[in-house]
Amino acid sequence: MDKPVIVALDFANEVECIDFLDQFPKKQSLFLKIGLEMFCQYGYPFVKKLRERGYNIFLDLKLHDIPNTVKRTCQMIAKWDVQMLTIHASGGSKMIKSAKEGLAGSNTKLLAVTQLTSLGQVELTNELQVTLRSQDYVTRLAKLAFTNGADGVISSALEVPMIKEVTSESFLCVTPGIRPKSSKIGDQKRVATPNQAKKLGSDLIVVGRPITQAKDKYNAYVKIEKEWNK
Ligand SMILES: O=c1ccn([C@@H]2O[C@H](COP(=O)(O)O)[C@@H](O)[C@H]2O)c(=O)[nH]1
Repeated sequence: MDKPVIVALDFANEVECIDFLDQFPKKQSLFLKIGLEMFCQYGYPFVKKLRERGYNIFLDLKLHDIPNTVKRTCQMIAKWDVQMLTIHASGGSKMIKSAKEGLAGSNTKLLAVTQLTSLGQVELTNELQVTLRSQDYVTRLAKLAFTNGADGVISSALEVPMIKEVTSESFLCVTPGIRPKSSKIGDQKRVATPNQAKKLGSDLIVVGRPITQAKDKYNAYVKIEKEWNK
């Protein structure tokens, strides 16, 4: 069976977003990522609306707070019937465990963001003063997420083989920073094409602007989905 491409719904408002979704055939099953831009404007009613339309939802809130706050927030989100939720792995072991406890009883997969795909080695070293090589930093955070109960991580596709090696083959690697050959890279740093992501073993890819800002958005989606599944 074909693996879905998760589409990042980063739009200025709901009208633009619904107009985008209406460009897909009615029967098309879609996996959609709701991020901070839409969630901060429309909150849970928007999530509910998209679930009621039958879409699978990846709620990308990248929670990062003290364990008690994260746990209580996850307890609320657990009732929303979303497929995936993000936290930051750098919140530490207790925060990751608390997030997982908060989601107990739900089917929501917990994914921990390792190093944002918009950060390269230069930012890691010069701005964050992290002395590790980027790939070591990513695998360290992935291990932390794995040992504390997360279901998977968010990383660049480039790091997937290393992550699977230090965790488990079944530990989910969901990878944004996907750019087909002709696309603009924009603010992303650690990027891969859909085909590279497939070869590197990504479980799911996340694609935003190469689809949402394309002239023919449905066609852009279909092309990426084909490259990802070929
Ligand atoms: O490390 C990360 C974590 C999350 N994202 C999110 O994925 C999409 C990517 O959108 P593009 O337009 O394809 O760049 C976006 O919503 C980010 O918030 C990420 O890029 N990197």
